Order: sequence, then C-alpha cells, then structure tokens
Amino acid sequence: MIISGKELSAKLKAEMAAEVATFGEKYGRVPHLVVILVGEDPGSVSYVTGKAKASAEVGIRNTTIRKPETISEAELLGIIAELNADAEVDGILVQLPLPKHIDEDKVIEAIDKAKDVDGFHPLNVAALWQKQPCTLPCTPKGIIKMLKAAGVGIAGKEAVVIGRSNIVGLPVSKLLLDENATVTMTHSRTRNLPEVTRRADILVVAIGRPKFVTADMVREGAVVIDVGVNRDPETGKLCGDVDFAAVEPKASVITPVPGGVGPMTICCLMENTIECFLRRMGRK
Ligand SMILES: Nc1nc2c(c(=O)[nH]1)N[C@@H](CN(C=O)c1ccc(C(=O)N[C@@H](CCC(=O)O)C(=O)O)cc1)CN2
Repeated sequence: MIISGKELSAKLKAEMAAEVATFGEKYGRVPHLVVILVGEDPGSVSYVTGKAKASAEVGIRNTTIRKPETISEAELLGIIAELNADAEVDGILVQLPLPKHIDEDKVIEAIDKAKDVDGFHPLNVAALWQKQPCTLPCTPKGIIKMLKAAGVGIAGKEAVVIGRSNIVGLPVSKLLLDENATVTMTHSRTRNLPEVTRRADILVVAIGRPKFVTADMVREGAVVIDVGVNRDPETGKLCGDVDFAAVEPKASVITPVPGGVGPMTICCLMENTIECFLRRMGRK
C-alpha cells in the first residue's frame, strides 16, 4: 500500500479551509502566517512557495519575507522581534537551513513560543518531551497522521528511526514512543545498521542520503516512511532516502517521494498556524 501524502493533505486542507471560512465572522480576521526566507536555496524557495500556496488553499493570510543571504543575524533578529510584537501575526517561521554566519538556535529561540508554528522553540521541545501541551513539529506530526490514516497500529510495534535531527528524528521518535511503540533511534555511528533496521515493524528514514535504504535493510511486510527529499545523482530526479523501486514490493505500507511526507509537512504547518491563531484568540 502506498500512502499518498498528497491526497491526505488535500483532504485535510479542505477541512481546514471550511473551518477558516468561519473565522472572519467569529474573530474578525483569518490567521496570519509570516514566513522568512533567507537566501535563494532552490529547495527552500520551493518549500516556501508551497507554504504560500497551501495558505491560499486554506484561506490563511501568508506574508513571505525574502532577505538576501548576506543579512546579518542582528537584522534577522530585529525582524523577528517586530513580528513577535505584531498583534496581527499569529505564526512565524524562519525557513531552514540558514547561512552559516547566523546561529539557527538563537533565531529559533527569538521567535515567540506562542507564534512558533514549526514547534522548534526550546519551550515547545521541552513540552513535547514532558508530554505537555505544545506545538508539534510539522514533519513528525504529519508522519503520525499518515500512519493513523493508513490504519497502521503503532502500540507495541518495533519502530526504528534512522536520523536524529532536531526537526525530524528526535521528535518523531518521541511521538512514536508516546504512541507506545518500542523505539530504536539510529544514526551514522550505529553499528550493523541493516541488522537493526530489519527488526523494524515501522521504519522511519530521515537522513538526507538518496536511496540509502535498500531492500536487504527492510523486513518483509514492514511499514516504511521516507522523509528524505534528494536529487537522484544518476537521473537528477527527486528521490527519497529509500530505494523505492526495490523496497516497495517488500513493504506492507510505504510513502513515496515526492508526494508523501513532504505535502503532509506543509499540511501540518497549516494546522499549527490555525492552532496558534485560536490559542491567541482564547479558543484553545
Ligand atoms: N522552518 C522549517 N524549515 C524546514 C522544515 C520545516 O519544517 N521548517 N522542513 C524541511 C523542508 N520542508 C519544510 O520546510 C519541506 C520539505 C519538503 C516538502 C515537500 O513538499 N516536498 C515535495 C517535493 C519537493 C519539491 O517538489 O520541491 C514532496 O515530498 O512531495 C515540503 C516542505 C527543512 N526546512
């Protein structure tokens, strides 16, 4: 079974659009998401464009602020401070990665936690790990939604996560643990990785290496979630971290790239923006 993130996100965005359509009358305005893009990285430009398109589909006001790669850290922090103070801004997102001269942690921490639609702020991360109310990071949230939509039971299953990034590997491991999976977190220093991945009932791959996971690394009938978005070095086409053609016949459920986790990331950003808006309106 192939889980279409494209189809699931379209369904969820239509439901959100119906909800947002009532906000004008209820609250006098719709949610406002501000996305800051620094530089011209083609992938980041594509993702930011996708976020603006999804905002329009859902009826969320979107402002995209584009700044040159040479912007200083101080200037970027100044923009964030202005957005934090703007009562008509409900969500703030700085597209990652940032240029090396800018401290990403400092930028993320500068965003008002209540407007942190990425769920990256340390206070949101702490709340996630303490099972307190928080804004969940978009990709991990989308992965859990895809698993549940596909009817995949998580409780009691062996889940293996490849990758330990702050924005995917770590938070998705915690969300799987919260769903009562037995979670193994792996990374570049894990020994005998194929031995570990073959134990997985649910395998989540988020390492940014094209077609890294091959058929011999996957157990027959496993659920495979591919978070990667890469360029295939041979064809130049978009591909994931999983060799889809080789693994798909073995997997019981698998997500494609493109059209899998990516669209769900953007869909969950819309949901987070609405949640932040409603919380600010005193409705959550
Ligand atoms: N501030 C943030 N920066 C980044 C995040 C994030 O959640 N917040 N995540 C990734 C990039 N990302 C969202 O920004 C993202 C990646 C991929 C997609 C997507 O829809 N991919 C498509 C194919 C891509 C394409 O066509 O160009 C797919 O998989 O179908 C959406 C969002 C790092 N930065």
